[in-house]
Amino acid sequence: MNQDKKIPSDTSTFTETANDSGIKLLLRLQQTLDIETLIRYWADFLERDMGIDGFHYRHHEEAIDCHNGHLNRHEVAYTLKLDDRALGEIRFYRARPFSPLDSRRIENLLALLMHPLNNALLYRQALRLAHTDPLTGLCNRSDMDKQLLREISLANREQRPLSLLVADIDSFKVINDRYGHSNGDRILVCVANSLMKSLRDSDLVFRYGGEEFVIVLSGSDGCAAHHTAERLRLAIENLSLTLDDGRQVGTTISIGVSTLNPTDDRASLFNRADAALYQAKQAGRNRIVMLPNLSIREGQGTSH
Ligand SMILES: Nc1nc2c(ncn2[C@@H]2O[C@H](COP(=O)(O)OP(=O)(O)OP(=O)(O)O)[C@@H](O)[C@H]2O)c(=O)[nH]1
Repeated sequence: MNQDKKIPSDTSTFTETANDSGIKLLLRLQQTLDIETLIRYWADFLERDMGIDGFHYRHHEEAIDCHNGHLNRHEVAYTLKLDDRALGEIRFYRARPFSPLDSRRIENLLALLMHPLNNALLYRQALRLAHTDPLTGLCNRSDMDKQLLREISLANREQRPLSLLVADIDSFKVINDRYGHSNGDRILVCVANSLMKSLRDSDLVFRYGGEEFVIVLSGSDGCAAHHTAERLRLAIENLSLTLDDGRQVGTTISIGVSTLNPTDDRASLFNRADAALYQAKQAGRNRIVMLPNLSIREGQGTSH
């Protein structure tokens, strides 16, 4: 059996759930804002109550995909909506077929899940927005602070290298002054996209502020980091950026590179890359500098 249904959002119509176990379930669901935990609480109840063998919950936009138990032969599926807000899809599996009475029972219990699930999704979205730069869609500085701390402790524990790049668009003030702020924004977005495209999935990119980006390369030593920085520099140099009026312009970035050493903390690692970036700017821009003893730029000579 495979049914696909929509769940009504008004819990008050479901008198069947207004019993002790329903109230206990609802109270439990209200105790968490973590979606995976919430779904699991609810599915555990369903498993005990109806002998469900497994479930699968998905929410595409929020990239949530959680399942548990055995995805058995008979299946019933629901599209979850609350006041036109999509809350995802959920499927249940069982060896025995689902009767109309079973479906009604599931629907009654789903009605209890809707508001807690909506709250958990709103909370998750708020957290995501708090860590996202609205212009470029990249993670922002506050997220970087958190993630860099974690990456440094992982690198130290697993004894693997870690490098950090601070990349800054060259003479961005001139770009804004010459082409206007909205074109400046447009160029920021193109540069952010190009950086993302030129990196591996495991690399982390943040908009640190203004026209400055931070890239964390876990598993990369100084040599690999320099190689990556050069790839990024070239990618931006080769970008053709289209302005509001259709004109094509180009831009460049300068990059400071640092590699984690055993005495580093988050601030010292960042400050070394930032000092290297400053040197790259002083030396003429569109170049890469790595401190303390290696300063390299391919394309326009070497900076020391
Ligand atoms: N359009 C736009 N401009 C921004 C944004 N954030 C910062 N800026 C501008 O970026 C410019 C940065 O200028 P500066 O710090 O002088 O640096 P620069 O002109 O890039 O010079 P160098 O870094 O030395 O190459 C300023 O004009 C800021 O107003 C933004 O979100 N959008």
